[in-house]
Amino acid sequence: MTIRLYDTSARQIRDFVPLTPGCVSIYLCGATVQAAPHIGHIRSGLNFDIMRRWFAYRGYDVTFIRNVTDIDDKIIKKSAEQSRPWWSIGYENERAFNAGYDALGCLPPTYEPRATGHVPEMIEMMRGLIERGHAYAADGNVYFDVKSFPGYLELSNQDLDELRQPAGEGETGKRDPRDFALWKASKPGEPDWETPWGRGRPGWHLECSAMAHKYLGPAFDIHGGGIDLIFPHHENEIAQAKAYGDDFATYWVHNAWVTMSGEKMSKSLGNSVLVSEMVQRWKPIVLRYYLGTPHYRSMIEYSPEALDDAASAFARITGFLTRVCEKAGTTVEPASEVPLAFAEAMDDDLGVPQALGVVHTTVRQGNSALAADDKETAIARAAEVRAMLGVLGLDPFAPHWAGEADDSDDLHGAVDSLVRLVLQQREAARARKDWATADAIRDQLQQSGLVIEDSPDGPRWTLGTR
Ligand SMILES: Nc1ncnc2c1ncn2[C@@H]1O[C@H](COP(=O)(O)OP(=O)(O)OP(=O)(O)O)[C@@H](O)[C@H]1O
Ligand SMILES: [Zn+2]
Repeated sequence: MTIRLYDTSARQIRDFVPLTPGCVSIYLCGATVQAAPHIGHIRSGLNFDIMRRWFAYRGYDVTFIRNVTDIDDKIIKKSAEQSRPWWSIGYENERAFNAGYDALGCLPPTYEPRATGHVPEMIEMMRGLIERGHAYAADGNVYFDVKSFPGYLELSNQDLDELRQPAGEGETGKRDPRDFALWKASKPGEPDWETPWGRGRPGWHLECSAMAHKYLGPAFDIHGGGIDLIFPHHENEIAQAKAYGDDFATYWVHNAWVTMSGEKMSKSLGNSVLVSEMVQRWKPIVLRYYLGTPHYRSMIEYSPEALDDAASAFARITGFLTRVCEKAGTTVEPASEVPLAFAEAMDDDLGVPQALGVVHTTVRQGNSALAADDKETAIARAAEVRAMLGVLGLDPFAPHWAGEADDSDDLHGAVDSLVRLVLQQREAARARKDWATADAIRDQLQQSGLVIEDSPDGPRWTLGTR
């Protein structure tokens, strides 16, 4: 078996050959913590969560680094607008990201470095780049000299002669408008750090090269991120790292977007749906199924209807597992191995849609066995389904999802009928002007933790803790 991955830099699917046999090192560009995560952000984390789980299943020792960019223009702007320290805004959103990753069952990274904790490493890298003639200081900024690095733009397959880059705000002293900032001179009142070239703050690209170097060394296996990062971010990371002397990443893997009306879901475009809102409407495991099962290189056009479809598809799988467990009189444990067809699909550039096809086929076979009263076959199929779902982080009986595989939908329906019955009695009491009884019923419902709201369609209830 060989895992194969689409490598953006080679523009083709390549066999994965690790730098160190049996080990895989992955660096993923994580969140810029200027706002709470939308489902596009979490899709990126989730795609790489599935990747690392698959490597682990194949016996690799995985080192997975996902950084946090905790300083940037938007964080500074918000800090000024809200008269709050920049670090409290970053940390609040970092926690929201972690809550989102966790809600969707993404395993924690091996380490999650924050950019501002790595200024000495960035200074070291800038010093090396200046010494080797690849960078220069000007007006308190430090720029990378793009013409000094012959491999520049190979990842995105662009021609430097064609490249037009407008200078960013405050980017004075550039020798070439296409040079990019490694370090930005600070403006009064902004957070800054001391360097040999003046006080300032890191450029986004430098952070990642420095953190990847620190935690994964000068050469590592896979660098990931969304396709929007190919240029300029990853192109600039490569330039910095290679010009510094690192071999950097062997494979470049990029996830496609969650889109709305064909456009990237994005905080700045205002077309984003937050993870925190989504998990109120759909079970987190359903959201994981929805975001994690299309191929990582296919766009996902967000639609609530598609989420409903995902919920139905997933319910067919969990329904089968529940029926088999009832038949077996016990929980069916996962098989020790996944079926060959599933493994082949995953090896082939993480072909989750094909792998999921194997899950659904296995469910159908298991359902036929149940219908034929063939308990043994049904149990065997259920064990395979659990093993496959486990690799995708979707096993409803796994501890992370405890309680999700239960009959909560049925329970909700039963409670709903009971509450409606009680509310009818309250309405009847009000109709006969028996206010004492009506109030007593409302108080008792409240004491049970239910919140009753009057809506145009009649009274509605929710659990007070939601
Ligand atoms: N709509 C999306 N679909 C898939 N991945 C996304 C989407 N938006 C961002 N990402 C990815 O999430 C990771 C973290 O992104 P980052 O915090 O830099 O946000 P961003 O791209 O600036 O988002 P926004 O455009 O919403 O401000 C990156 O790898 C990025 O490519
Ligand atoms: Zn990065």
